[in-house]
Amino acid sequence: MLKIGPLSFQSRLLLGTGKYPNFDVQKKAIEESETEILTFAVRRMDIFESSQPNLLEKLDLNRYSLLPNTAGAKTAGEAVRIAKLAKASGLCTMIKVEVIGDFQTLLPDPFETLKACEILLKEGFIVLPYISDDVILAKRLQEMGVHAVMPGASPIGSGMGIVNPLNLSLIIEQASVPVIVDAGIGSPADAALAMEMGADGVLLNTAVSAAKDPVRMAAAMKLAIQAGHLGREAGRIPKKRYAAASSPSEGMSVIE
Ligand SMILES: CC(=O)[C@@H](O)[C@H](O)COP(=O)(O)O
Repeated sequence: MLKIGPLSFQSRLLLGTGKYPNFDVQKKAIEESETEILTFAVRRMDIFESSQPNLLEKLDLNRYSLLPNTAGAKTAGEAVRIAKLAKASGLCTMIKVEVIGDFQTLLPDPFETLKACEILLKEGFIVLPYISDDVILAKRLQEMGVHAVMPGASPIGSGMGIVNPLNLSLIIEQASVPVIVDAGIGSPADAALAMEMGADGVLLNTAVSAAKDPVRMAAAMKLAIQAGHLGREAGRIPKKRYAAASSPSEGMSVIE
């Protein structure tokens, strides 16, 4: 079970809803993934204009928990405004705080993210900040009371996978709230590795929506996350420098 604040989920895959070739593929991929949490950028939805195309229009929204994100915000103030808009439109219980500090790398601004989280926690939101793999920032946010931390594996949409496994493992080791690896996942192997390292969940979008076959990739990601989590719980063997025979020969007579 993935527990985020008062909410519990069977699936540990959080899926983005953008950049699919069309809404039918989006719907099939989401169903195949068996995700229970969908994320989307509030600024991409014309939430108060029903005549506009809606990114989520094909989906049965009763089946999912929604995790709107504040993408597009450059300051804490903008992020808070977007979060309040999402809440006012009935779109959210949780909010993914995304305050971008640089539009080439799309890396998050740690100072503005911290400020936005402080305000949104006081406003009663379930707060999930998207952060760089910064160990101390993750710690400060936890102390402040966020409900999960979401360190990036690598820049959004880059598909580079986990570029700093050391920092990610340090964040996981000291976590008192769920760690959801968010952004940069490129392949099922990346997602499985995040889970094997002890992450509680993975949020991804591009690796599925831009895959040659998004529906099959959604299935692959689901299985990879399950496998990684199961492997973590089963406990991997330690790595050794030298060989250790798989069939012990001790106590056996040698055939000449
Ligand atoms: C949809 C969403 O929230 C993205 O901003 C997220 O960070 C996913 O990143 P990838 O597209 O790299 O998976």
